[in-house]
Amino acid sequence: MTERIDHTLRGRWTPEAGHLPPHALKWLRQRIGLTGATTAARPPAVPASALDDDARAALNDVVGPGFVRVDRDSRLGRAGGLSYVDLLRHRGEGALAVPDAVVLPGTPEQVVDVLRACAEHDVAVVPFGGGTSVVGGVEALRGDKAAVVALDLGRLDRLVDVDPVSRLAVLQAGVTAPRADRLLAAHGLTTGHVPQSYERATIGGFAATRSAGQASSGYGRFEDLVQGVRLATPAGEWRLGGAPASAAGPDLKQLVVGSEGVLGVITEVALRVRPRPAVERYEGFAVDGWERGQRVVRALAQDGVLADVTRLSDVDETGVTLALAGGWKTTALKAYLRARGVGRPCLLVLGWHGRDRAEVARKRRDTLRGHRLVSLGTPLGEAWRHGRFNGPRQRDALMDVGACVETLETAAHWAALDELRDAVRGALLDALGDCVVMCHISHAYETGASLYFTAIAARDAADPVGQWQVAKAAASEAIAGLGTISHHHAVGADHAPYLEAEVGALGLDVLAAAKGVLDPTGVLNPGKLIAGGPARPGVASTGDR
Ligand SMILES: Cc1cc2nc3c(=O)[nH]c(=O)nc-3n(C[C@H](O)[C@H](O)[C@H](O)COP(=O)(O)OP(=O)(O)OC[C@H]3O[C@@H](n4cnc5c(N)ncnc54)[C@H](O)[C@@H]3O)c2cc1C
Repeated sequence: MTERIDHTLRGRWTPEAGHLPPHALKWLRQRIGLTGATTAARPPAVPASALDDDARAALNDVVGPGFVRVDRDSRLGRAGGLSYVDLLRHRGEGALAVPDAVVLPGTPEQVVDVLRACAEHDVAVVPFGGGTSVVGGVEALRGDKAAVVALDLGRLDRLVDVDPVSRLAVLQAGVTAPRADRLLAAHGLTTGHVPQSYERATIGGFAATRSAGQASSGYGRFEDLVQGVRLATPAGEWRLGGAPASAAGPDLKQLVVGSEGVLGVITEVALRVRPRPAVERYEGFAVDGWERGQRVVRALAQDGVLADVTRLSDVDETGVTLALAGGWKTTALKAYLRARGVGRPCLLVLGWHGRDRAEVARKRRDTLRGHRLVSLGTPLGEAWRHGRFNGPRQRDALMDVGACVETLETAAHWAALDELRDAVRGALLDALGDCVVMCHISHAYETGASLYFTAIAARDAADPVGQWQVAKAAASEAIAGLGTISHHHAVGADHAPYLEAEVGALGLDVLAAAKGVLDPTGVLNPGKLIAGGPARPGVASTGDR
C-alpha cells in the first residue's frame, strides 16, 4: 500500500472504489442505522479565476510558462484538504473554496520571488504539499486579498544532501514520504516517519504541521527530527539550524516548524536520519479494560521502554475492529479472550525495530518485563502493519454507503486523560446521536498521551456538512481547557478560533509580530493558525469561506 497516489486527487483517497464486506454493512445497519442509501456526487462549482493579467504575467516571469495554471482541473485538484468535510465539498455538498491559480515553482529561489510577486500584486498564497490537511490548512482562503493561489511544492522533490557521518539528510519540501524513503534507502537510511497519510503527504507538510508518525515512540515526532530549515518569505530567505544543539537564544527553527505556511514557505528541511532497521516485529496483545491498558502504556512510557510502535485501542475500537473483520478467526479470537478472562478486550499493538533479531528480542523483553499481557501473536500484529494505511480507504468506502465518518485528536497529561476522553466522547455522542465513537492512544510520553477519536454515524442527508461541523465544534469545546486542540493534525482554519485559549492573547501577539516581520502584507495562508483572535498588525482577518 505504498504506491504514489496522485496528490491532486480530491474527493477520495484513491481512485478505485472502496469495498465493505456484507457482514460489515449488516453490522453498521444494526448498530447505527446506516441505510446504505447514497446520493450521487455533483461536480463542485468552479468560479472564474480572479487572478488579473498583471499578476499572472509576473508569476509567469518567475516560474516560466506552463507553471502558472488556471485550468479547472488544476485548480480543483488543489482546492482544500482531505477532511470528511473537504471530501463532501468535492462531492458537491456545501461551498468549496477554489484557488484562482496553481503556481509550481522549481527552485527555492523561485519560491522567494513568487512570494514577492504575490505581495506586490495583492495575491494570497496557500502553500500546498500533499494537500492531506484535515483541519482546513490548505483551504483556498483569500482573506482581504484580490486573489488566492495554491503554491504547489511538488517540483521541489530532490534529496539535496546526505551526511551519513552525522546522520543528517537535507530534503526538499515537496518530497513525498514514500519518495523520501526510497531516496534515503539508497544510503541505508530512513526518517522512520510513517503517519497514516504516508502515501500522499510531504516533508514540508510534516514540518509545517508538527506531524507525528505511527512509530513516534521509537523515532520521535517530526519536529524532533528537524535539524534545520530553509524558509522562503516575502521579506527574503531565512536559514536556521547549523549545530546539533545550541544555546544561542531561543530555538527559532521551532518557530518555523508548525508555522503552517503562515510565516513562510519551507523549501528544504535538514533531518536526523537513522539506519534502516533490518528486523521489524509486530505483535498483538489484549488487555482487559481501558483503565488497565492505559496504566500499562503509562508505565512503559515512564520506564522508558515503549515499543517503537505502541497503539492501544479502547473497548469500542477493539469491538468495531473485530466486528468489521468478521469470519471464523474473529469468532475463535473472541472465545479465546473469554477463556482467558478478558471480558472487555482492548487491543494493544506493539512493534519493535532493530538492526538484528537480537536487538529486537532485547527491546521486546524490556517492554514486556513485569506486564502480564494476553498475547495474540505476531499474525495480529502483522495484520495491523499490513493494514496500517487502510483507514482512508475504509473512509471512502463508508462515505460511499452514506456514513458520516471522521477523526479528531488531542493530548493531555496522564492525570487528566480520562476526564478528557469522557468529555470528548460525551460531546460526540450527544451531537451525533446514534453513532459509534472509538478512541486509541498511539503516541505516548512520560507525562501524557494523545487521544485519537473516530466517529461513525449515518449521514444527515439534509445537511451533511453541518452535521459534522456541529459535532466537531462540540468536541473542540470539550477539549478546551482539558487538552490541546491538536496533538498532530495542526491548527489550520478549523482550530484557529481555539488557539487563543491554549496559547493566550500574548501568544497570538508573538506569532502576529513574527508574521509582521516575515510577511508584512499578510499574503501567506490567510485564515490559518492565527486567524481566531482579534485583528492584529500584519495579519489578514479570517478569510471568506
Ligand atoms: C487519512 C489521513 C491520515 C492522516 N494521518 C496523520 C498521521 O498519522 N499523523 C499526522 O501527523 N497527520 C496525519 N494526517 C494529517 C496530515 O497528513 C498531516 O498534517 C501532514 O503533515 C500534512 O502534510 P501535507 O504535505 O499533505 O501538507 P498539506 O496538507 O499540503 O499542508 C498542511 C499545512 O502545511 C502548510 N504547508 C504545506 N507545505 C508547506 C511548506 N513547504 N511550507 C510551509 N507550509 C506548508 C499548508 O499550507 C497547510 O497549512 C492525516 C491526514 C489524512 C487525510
